[in-house]
Amino acid sequence: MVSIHLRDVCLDYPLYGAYDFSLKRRLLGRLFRQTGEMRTIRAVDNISIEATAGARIGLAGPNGSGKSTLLRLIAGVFPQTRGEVRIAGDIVPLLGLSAGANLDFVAADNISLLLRISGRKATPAILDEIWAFTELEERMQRLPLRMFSSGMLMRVLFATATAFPADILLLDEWLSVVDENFSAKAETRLQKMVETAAIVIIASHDHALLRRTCTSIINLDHGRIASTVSLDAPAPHHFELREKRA
Ligand SMILES: Nc1ncnc2c1ncn2[C@@H]1O[C@H](COP(=O)(O)OP(=O)(O)OP(=O)(O)O)[C@@H](O)[C@H]1O
Repeated sequence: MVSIHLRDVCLDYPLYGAYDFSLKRRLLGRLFRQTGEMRTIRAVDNISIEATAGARIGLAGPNGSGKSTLLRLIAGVFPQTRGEVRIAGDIVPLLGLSAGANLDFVAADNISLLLRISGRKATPAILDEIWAFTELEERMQRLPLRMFSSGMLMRVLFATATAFPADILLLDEWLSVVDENFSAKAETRLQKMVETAAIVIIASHDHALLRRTCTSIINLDHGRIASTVSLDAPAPHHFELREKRA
């Protein structure tokens, strides 16, 4: 059964100050017996969340309140510093879309690699299907991603990330780079994924979007849960995901 269980979870980022952690500084510190204590910043502070199939959770809160970090923790990008994390189900994280891509590799190899990282087999049929979705010229498959415009790159990465349905869908980054034609197509695919995923978690500053889409909204503040608001379950046709552009 698809579920998310977080109990008293904390995540500390190490703070690598260029000065504090230079080799010279560390060697001198050791010589003069300074404590080599690592400075950290607590981005997720004692968070507990239980979610089962049907949950649509919105993460709200000011800049730096921990929304993205919490999504990355659930996606397994960062391990928790302490607490318990149990996730059951296939996760599709639409976070930083370019995470995991290697710009020096050609597009086709990147797609295969990203599929393999997410535990999927990159068969020729799947690769063809993904490329068809991008609507890019055939020959571009053999070009390194470094040569792609940001919109083209977004097409490739979005088409790859959304090629398979998700049990758990994590959304943090919106499609602001792509042109209008692709944006509409991408939004349709995203809406379908939101409707079919068992659990969806969306981080956003757009409260209207969260109210339209979610069954509960968790307000974060300094990495902690400040409040949780339960909402009526939204009707499927109310999944309108377009986010207000700044
Ligand atoms: N890679 C990192 N290394 C160190 N600290 C980080 C890193 N990423 C985020 N932080 C810190 O962790 C805290 C939470 O950041 P996070 O990006 O999760 O917030 P957010 O709520 O998603 O913010 P925003 O609304 O601006 O996207 C902030 O204090 C931020 O400075």
